[in-house]
Amino acid sequence: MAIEAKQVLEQLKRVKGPDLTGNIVDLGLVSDIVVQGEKVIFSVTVPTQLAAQLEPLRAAAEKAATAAPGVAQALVTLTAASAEKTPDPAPVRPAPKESQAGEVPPPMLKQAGQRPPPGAKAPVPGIGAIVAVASGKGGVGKSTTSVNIALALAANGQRVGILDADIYGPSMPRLLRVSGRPDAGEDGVIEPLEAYGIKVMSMGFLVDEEEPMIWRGPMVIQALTQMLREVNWGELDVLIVDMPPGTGDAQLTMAQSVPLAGAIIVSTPQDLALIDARKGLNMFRKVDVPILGLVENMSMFICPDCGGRHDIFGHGGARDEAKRIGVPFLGEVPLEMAIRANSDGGTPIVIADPEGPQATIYREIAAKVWDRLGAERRMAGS
Ligand SMILES: Nc1ncnc2c1ncn2[C@@H]1O[C@H](COP(=O)(O)OP(=O)(O)OP(=O)(O)O)[C@@H](O)[C@H]1O
Repeated sequence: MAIEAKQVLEQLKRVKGPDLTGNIVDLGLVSDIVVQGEKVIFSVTVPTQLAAQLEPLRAAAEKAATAAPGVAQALVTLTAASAEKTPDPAPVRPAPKESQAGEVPPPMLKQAGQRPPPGAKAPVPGIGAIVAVASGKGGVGKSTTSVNIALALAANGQRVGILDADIYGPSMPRLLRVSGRPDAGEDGVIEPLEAYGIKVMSMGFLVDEEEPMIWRGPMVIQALTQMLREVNWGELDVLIVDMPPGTGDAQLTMAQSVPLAGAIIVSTPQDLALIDARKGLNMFRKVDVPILGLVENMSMFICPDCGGRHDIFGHGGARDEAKRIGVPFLGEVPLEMAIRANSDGGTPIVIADPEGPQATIYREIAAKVWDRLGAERRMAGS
C-alpha cells in the first residue's frame, strides 16, 4: 500500500508541541516527509535549548507516524530551530546536579583536581596520534561518526583504538556490542576490550548502564586520564576519542587534558548546528589543537528507489561553512536508515556492508583524516 504523506501528517497532529501547546504539524515543525517503501523519514524542529529533553517528543512522533496506513517504520530526527528563532542557544545537556552525584566507580577512586593534571599534554607512549571527535551539540551523530571513522581507519590498514569519553551517554558498548568490565592487571594497568579489530575503552564499561551516574568535573578528568594512560593500548597509529557533545567547561578541560594531534567536528547541515559547530572549532583553537576538518552528517537523503536527493535538512551548509572559515571539509554522510539500523544493532555500517556506498564514504573520510595527520606532523616538525 502506498503511503500518503497527508495521512502521516494526520497522525502527527496527535503529537503535542515542545511546550505542550498545539501540535507539531500545525506549529509548522515537521519537515517534508520522505517516503521510502514502507518507511517514512522526516525531522521535527525544536528549540535548541530544549533538544535534550525532547526525546519523548521524537519517540511520540515516530510512534504516531507508524500508525498511518502502510507505514512499517519511521525515522524521525530532532533538528534545531534556526538561529533567528533562538538567538541565545543554551547548552543542550544540563549541567550535572551535585545532589544527584552517584558513586565513584572503582577504577576512579583517586582524587584529582579540576584542572588538567600536570603532564596532561605528554604524549602517550605507543600511540601515534590522538584525535578528538566533537560536536557543538548533542544528537548530530558524533558517536556514529566516531565509530565508523575508527573502523574505516582500521579498514584502511591503520592500528586503531577508540576511547569513548562521552560521560553523559557512553555509546560504544551499544555501537560495538561490547560489554563487561575490563580487567586490571596486578600493576593496575587496564586491558581494553576489543571489537572488530579495534581496541575499545568506554566510560560505559566503568559504570552501570542501568544507574545513570552524574559526574563531577574532577572525576571526569581523572577517569579520562586513567582511560588514556593506564590502559594497555599497545601500539596504535590512531586513537579516536569520542568527546561529550557541547563546548562547555567540561569539554574544554577534556580537550586540554589529552595530548590531541587534532580534532574532527561533526555537524548536521542546519544553520544552528553550524553555529554550534563553530563553537566547537573555537574551543579547539583556544587550546591550540589543529582542526583536521568538518564532517557533515545526515547531509541528505538519497532515495534508493528513484535515486533522487532529498535535502530535508538543508544540505550543503557544512561544506560552505568549512570553506568560509577555512577548515578542511572531510565529507558528507547521508541520512541513511542502514547507518542507524546497523549502529543501533551493534554492527556499524563499515563492518556490516564494507563495500557499500556508506562504508566507502567513511573510508574516504578516514583517508583524509590520515593525510591531514601526516600534514600536521610535517608542519609541526618543520
Ligand atoms: N548518517 C546517519 N543516518 C541515519 N541515522 C544516523 C546517522 N548518523 C547518526 N544517526 C542516528 O542518529 C542518532 C544519534 O546518533 P549518535 O548517538 O551518534 O549522536 P551523538 O551526536 O553522538 O549523540 P549524543 O551526543 O546525544 O550522544 C542515532 O540513532 C544514530 O543511529
